[in-house]
Amino acid sequence: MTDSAGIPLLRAEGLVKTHYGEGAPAHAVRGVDLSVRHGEFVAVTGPSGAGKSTLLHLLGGLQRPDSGSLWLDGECTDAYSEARWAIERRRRIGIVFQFFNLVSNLTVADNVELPALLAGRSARQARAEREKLLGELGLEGKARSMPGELSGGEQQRVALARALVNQPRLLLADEPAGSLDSKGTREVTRLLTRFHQRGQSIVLVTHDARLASAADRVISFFDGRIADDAELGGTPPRRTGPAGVIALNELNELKD
Ligand SMILES: Nc1ncnc2c1ncn2[C@@H]1O[C@H](COP(=O)(O)OP(=O)(O)OP(=O)(O)O)[C@@H](O)[C@H]1O
Repeated sequence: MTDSAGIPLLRAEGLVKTHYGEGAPAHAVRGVDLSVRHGEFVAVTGPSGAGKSTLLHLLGGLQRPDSGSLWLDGECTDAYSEARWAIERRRRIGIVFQFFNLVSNLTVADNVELPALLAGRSARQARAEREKLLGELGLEGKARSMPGELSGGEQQRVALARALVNQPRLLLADEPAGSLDSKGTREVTRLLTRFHQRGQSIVLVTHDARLASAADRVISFFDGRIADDAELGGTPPRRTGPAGVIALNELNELKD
């Protein structure tokens, strides 16, 4: 699905990113072209070090590409300043990470309301949206708790509420079940599926085959490039991708 003008939600062309650290440069993203439609749920899978997180960070403006261009809703982001990216993330992009990144000295309610207030919503609007989301996520009784008092699964649900409080057009999720047990993983899978069914566009990075199977399109990332890009749901041809790339037929079998 695209919007009425047929413009994809996200379009990347020729994205390249190299990290320069202590050792040899890491060529994390080596030239990625990608388009994500409105309402799509895309999973990016691949072996450790393939560059998946770097790609997600580029898509959310958390890191800048060395070259290439990125469009959000048809608008080129290449000239965005850091401040402009921060505003766009508040308004249009929600992000969840593996380790939740909640503010430890704020209550659950304040963690969820904060991005809404920063985006200029009134206290009343922020509270209403927070109450709605915490209710949907089964956390209504936890509003006054501190993050440290919650289980990992609960903290990730708070992080999801925080990411969705401004009703972003795009949700980016980087290994959202990476630090959870199998129950927590099932919970995150169920919630992402539910939000997607309501129209939420999602780009998810995951190692977890069950979580990836909730998506309707799976991109296999290998050595900084897209090795495979396929819709789930039909009966795809058996593929023999590079080592560590989840087989698409396996993902289809996991799908409900
Ligand atoms: N800030 C950084 N500084 C230096 N090198 C980095 C940095 N971030 C990532 N890298 C390197 O870039 C490459 C890709 O890393 P990235 O985290 O994007 O891969 P990944 O596929 O998400 O891996 P994983 O599944 O293990 O999280 C790796 O070689 C990594 O060591």
